[in-house]
Amino acid sequence: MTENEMTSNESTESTSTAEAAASSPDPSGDPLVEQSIDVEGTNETTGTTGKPVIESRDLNVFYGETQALQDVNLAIPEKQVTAMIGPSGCGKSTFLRCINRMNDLIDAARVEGDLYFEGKNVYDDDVDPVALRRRIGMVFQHPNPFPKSIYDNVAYGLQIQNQTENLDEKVETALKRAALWDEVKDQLDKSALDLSGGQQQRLCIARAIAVDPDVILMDEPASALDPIATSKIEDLIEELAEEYTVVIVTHNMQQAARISDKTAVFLTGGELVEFDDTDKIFENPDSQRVEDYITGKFG
Ligand SMILES: Nc1ncnc2c1ncn2[C@@H]1O[C@H](COP(=O)(O)OP(=O)(O)OP(=O)(O)O)[C@@H](O)[C@H]1O
Repeated sequence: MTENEMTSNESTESTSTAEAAASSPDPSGDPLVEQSIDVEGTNETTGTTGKPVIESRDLNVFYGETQALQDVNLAIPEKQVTAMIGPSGCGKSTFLRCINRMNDLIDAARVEGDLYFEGKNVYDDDVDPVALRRRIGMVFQHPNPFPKSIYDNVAYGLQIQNQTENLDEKVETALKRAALWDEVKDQLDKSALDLSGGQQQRLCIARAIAVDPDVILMDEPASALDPIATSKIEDLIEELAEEYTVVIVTHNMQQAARISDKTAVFLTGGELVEFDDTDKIFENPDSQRVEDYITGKFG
């Protein structure tokens, strides 16, 4: 999908929150942003190496009087797994929802600052959040398949986009990528609600990737699953990062350490305290507060 498609005017939801937040110029003409995205080296402001695909600049989010994120500057690299960790209420989910503008759906939410996806501020007036979410898919904590067949769950997004050519093949490919095909190939007409929780979550991942997004956001995708189902999801996430940029919120520090390349540590008050290679965060963080959190001294 091109940027033009992302900015089509066919939005099906209110953009009032976005209009309030979209105060900065298009970054393509903003020398500050051009300087900030150093494709080969390390970004001085946000600490990321490699090509950033998502970049927040002084991002602040409020729910009414409550400030959930404070001046967050973070650049997320392409085709890697980036984990967001931190104690409850520190703003991890809020940050994730900013990326594909899911916070637009929360009346009390107000976003200030900038969030760029491939160099385009997603809070610009001309961005259609529905088109944006086709490129930035999301998987939630509790598996939420539609009350339809396994096949229809995966085909749905393609059908509403009129991408029905070779539909069977596309459904099969998505189910294979989500490591579910072998378990469901003989029962595609069965209700998705009859699958186990872990299978339902992999079906939701298949549904998200069927429309071929660039980024997959995952909000605690394994927290409702048993250890075996969790292990399958973790393996799958690592495989997905070969093709997609994956951003995952998790409460499980071992999980972050196992599967992510980069880790962002948010602490109370919505502050991004440290962002670095996952090994560095878990073995030798710069911040004493991060070390205390990682070692269980608080949080
Ligand atoms: N819809 C909402 N309305 C009002 N306040 C909200 C809403 N969503 C989140 N908040 C508040 O914003 C802050 C950050 O919440 P958020 O859910 O982003 O944190 P989190 O780190 O993901 O937490 P958890 O790990 O418990 O899921 C919290 O103080 C929370 O109470």
